[in-house]
Amino acid sequence: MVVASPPPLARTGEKKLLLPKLPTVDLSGPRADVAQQIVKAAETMAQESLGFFARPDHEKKRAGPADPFGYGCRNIGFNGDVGEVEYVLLNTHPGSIAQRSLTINSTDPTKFSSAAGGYIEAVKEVACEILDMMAEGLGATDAEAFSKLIRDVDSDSVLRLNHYPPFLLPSPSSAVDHPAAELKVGFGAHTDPQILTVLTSNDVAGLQVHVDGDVWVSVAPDPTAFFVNVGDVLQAMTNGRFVSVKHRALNVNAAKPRLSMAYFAAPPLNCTISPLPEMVTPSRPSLYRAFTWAEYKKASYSLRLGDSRLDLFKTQQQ
Ligand SMILES: O=C(O)CCC(=O)C(=O)O
Ligand SMILES: [Fe+2]
Repeated sequence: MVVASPPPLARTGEKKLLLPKLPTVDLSGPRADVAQQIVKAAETMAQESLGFFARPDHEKKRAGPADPFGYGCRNIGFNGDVGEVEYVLLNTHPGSIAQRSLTINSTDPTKFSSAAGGYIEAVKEVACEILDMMAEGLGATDAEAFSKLIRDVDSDSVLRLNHYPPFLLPSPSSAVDHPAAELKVGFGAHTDPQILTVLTSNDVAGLQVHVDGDVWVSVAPDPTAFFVNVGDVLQAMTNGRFVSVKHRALNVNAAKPRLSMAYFAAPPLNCTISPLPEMVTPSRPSLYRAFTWAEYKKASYSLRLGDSRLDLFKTQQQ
């Protein structure tokens, strides 16, 4: 059972804000009902996001600049990465959402904070369920070895809303199959640093994953599906049994903007990450040294989007 987060007041302390009652998603109910609730939460969030991105630039800028939280346009991170994308990065704590909503929807901030809060609760449960199944499949002694980090009140999980403006080619064929020169990169190639990413998008194509042989495979858009990425931290915790997936988002030839919503499930900042003991054997010694999530984030911020940060944390023997 997922319940609304208890504190009625924002935690950030800058202003006392009354937090809206969050819609809840009960994952213990009949499967079909649960699925409906999750879809509803995602649809409401998508509507609110599209509403924000449709506002004039000067209004959107009030929710920025991304520091890293808030509204950003074209600039991704702090090291010169750019793309044909505008986005909002949200800290998932209710207090932070309430505060940010004041600039995202100044006429009705609780509409945005309620949609975001409801969606975050729903998608967090989806992430935790998947992580518990992964832990079980890997034979981890602690079945909640991964999900407990996400459920921790201090989890550093974030939600990013990405909006890719429409891009029309002179000829109306699908740009996903066009030569590279005709494609615009929305979000350049990278792996997600956190534990797990749960991503949804509207019905516009753009997401691609990198597979062996240096091939990019397009992921067919499906607004009714979640796309799940293993993040760098999960790669470290599983001692490389799961590999974080390199992916990118292209702006394709579509009359419609693409919207994606990515929930990045992350541990608390002070959490020490190291391979689970069960993943380390004499024939498979530890590939990564222990590090804190704060250390890892700092390394990520100092590098370019496409750089391989996990390499910095490899053990000496390799
Ligand atoms: O828009 C997408 O489909 C992918 C976005 C992404 O990879 C990200 O936000 O990390
Ligand atoms: Fe990503």
